[in-house]
Amino acid sequence: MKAEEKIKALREELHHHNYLYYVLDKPEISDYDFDQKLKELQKLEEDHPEFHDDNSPTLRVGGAVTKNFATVVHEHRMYSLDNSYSQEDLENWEKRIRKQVDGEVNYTCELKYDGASINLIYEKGRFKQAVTRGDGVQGDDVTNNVRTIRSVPLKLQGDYPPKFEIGGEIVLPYEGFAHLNAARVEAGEEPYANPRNTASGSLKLQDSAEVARRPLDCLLYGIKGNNLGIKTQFESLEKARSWGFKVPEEAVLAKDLKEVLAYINYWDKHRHDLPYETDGVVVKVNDLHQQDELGYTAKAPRWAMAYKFQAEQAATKLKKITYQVGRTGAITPVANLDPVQLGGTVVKRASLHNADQIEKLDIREGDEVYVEKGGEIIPKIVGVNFKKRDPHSEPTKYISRCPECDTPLVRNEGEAMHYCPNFNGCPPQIIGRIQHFISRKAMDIEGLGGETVALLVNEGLIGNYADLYELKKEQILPLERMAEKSAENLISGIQNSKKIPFERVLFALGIRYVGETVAKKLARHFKNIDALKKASQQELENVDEIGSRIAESVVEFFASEENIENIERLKGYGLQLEISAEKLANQTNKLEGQTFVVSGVFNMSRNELKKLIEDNGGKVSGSISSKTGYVVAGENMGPSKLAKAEGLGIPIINEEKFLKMLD
Ligand SMILES: NC(=O)c1ccc[n+]([C@@H]2O[C@H](COP(=O)([O-])OP(=O)(O)OC[C@H]3O[C@@H](n4cnc5c(N)ncnc54)[C@H](O)[C@@H]3O)[C@@H](O)[C@H]2O)c1
Ligand SMILES: [Zn+2]
Repeated sequence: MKAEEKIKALREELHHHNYLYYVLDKPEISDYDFDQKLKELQKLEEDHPEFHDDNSPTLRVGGAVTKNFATVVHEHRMYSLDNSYSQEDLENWEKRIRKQVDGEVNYTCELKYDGASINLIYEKGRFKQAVTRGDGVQGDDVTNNVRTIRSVPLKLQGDYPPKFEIGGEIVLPYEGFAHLNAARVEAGEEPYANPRNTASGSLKLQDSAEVARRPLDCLLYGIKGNNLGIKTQFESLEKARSWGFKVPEEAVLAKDLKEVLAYINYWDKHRHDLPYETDGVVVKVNDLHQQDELGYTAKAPRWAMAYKFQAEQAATKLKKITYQVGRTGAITPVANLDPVQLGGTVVKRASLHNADQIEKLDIREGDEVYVEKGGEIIPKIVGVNFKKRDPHSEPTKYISRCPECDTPLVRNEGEAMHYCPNFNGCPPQIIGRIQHFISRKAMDIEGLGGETVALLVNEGLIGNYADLYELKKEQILPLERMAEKSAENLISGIQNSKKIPFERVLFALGIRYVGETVAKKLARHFKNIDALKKASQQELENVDEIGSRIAESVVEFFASEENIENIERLKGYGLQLEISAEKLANQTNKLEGQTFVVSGVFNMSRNELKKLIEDNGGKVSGSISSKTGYVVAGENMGPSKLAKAEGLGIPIINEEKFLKMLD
């Protein structure tokens, strides 16, 4: 290919990947591959300046603004960072700096937090606005979403300047990410791929109440403004910290490149001890005067350089692909590997996600594969060393039957996962479903654990959750490690669960896609199991926030005779299969179809107020938009919310007026 064509093709390709990464939060290639392509383009452009283009991905910040939020033009442009991968890269950078500035040069070394770039604006010590980086010139106004993040101070302390901006990164710490994914798996949904894209996707959610549920964190690193009286980068970090911002303590002042390299080496080894993901170190010229002298390129400051850690990868042999069946019947392919050291642990297994992934990467048993450890709970396979492939190997044929019960698998249109449809006859599904049924957030059966459930099923004492209620002490006493006392506890735990309210029973049934929140919504709307059972796909979809996927799954659940029979039995045993009369008395549909935003301080607690809205059929949202019906305003309502509501002409009512609506 001629250089010009190659350059054009690479630009196209990189534009496309930027879009997938920044706008859709669904990258299709690894960051490493992306960076390699970008470097290739950079090299070609250097060799062929005649094909210069201002819009080249090498010269522009990669993001974009979306249509879902108000667009804000940045007062101070937001930049990306130049990347380096070696000591030599850094030495060359230092030489360039020395040519341009006089005197001694010190550096601030910070960690490079891997999340979504954000700019926060403060006036008179109060949080005013949060804007994404976007394309660097303009970004999305995500103020309402960012306001829900606990570590973003709404009010500052100390000697803050009257007006300034501060740049930072919104991250999702590993622990929160793991919780979030566990809940998704629980609800039968596909887990998120990595913390970075999840953090970035969270900022773009429409419902800030949902954002508030995500354990996001905001780490700050760059103050911008006029006449702030700050002389160095390191001082600005200390200042920001004293005003109440979360500025990680790992940052250090380095007097020369040698100290910079020591910092890099240390964190390359220890970064896994941090609670959040980092992908490198950022080295910044410390003196702000010198920074000014150095200035910016089209894409990045000349006074800063990112040093990227090598993505932690290892090559090893894929011995065998096995398949796991989850409680919802979802099939997960698992790569069984020759054990290999990676990021401080020995890795033997890795996730292959689904059939598409295997096909896309053309992964085969016997291949040498590359394993990577990102934020995922288990490592993943990112590629194959085709040079080492056995020429006689054949493409992987995905299984067509369930490895546990031999039932032909199904794959619904538009879904990535295969499922075993043998809902009531497939052992891991039976055990998994009963384990879910007894779990804390569902029926919370004390005295019964997951292993005992498996034992009871394997011994043929139970075959579904309804059978639990017929268990007799004499039947379980002979089981291994079962004493008189524990058998009694188990039986009384089961009896006590009959008091658990309807919404949790509904969640416990283990209908695919019906997690805790959906179960609550369905219980509220249909009031009892018989009404839900009779609901058509359309009726279900008419319920607020119930989409076609959930509706379909509910209809499918009640189409099974076995499920109906189980439910009739549960009814017979006295479980709560309708909303209690007491609860029902407090519920109306007076606010049906109305969305409320609650802001400020009230006589009753905010949670009580929100519950009142929901109990009367209304919906609570965290952010004001044209869809908001009313803003219920208490004392000290946020000024920006007030302005926004007034701007959109949304009625603002006080607590008293709101209570009148319920009379
Ligand atoms: N896989 C794909 O398809 C794909 C597509 C596009 C981009 N990418 C990846 O995204 C990255 C490029 O994104 P980018 O332009 O945001 O650059 P970047 O993430 O490499 O670096 C710039 C950003 O680092 C952040 N940052 C974190 N800690 C910082 C600190 N202490 N000081 C200053 N800034 C800090 C800032 O938000 C800044 O905007 C690359 O790693 C690239 O591989 C991947
Ligand atoms: Zn099966």
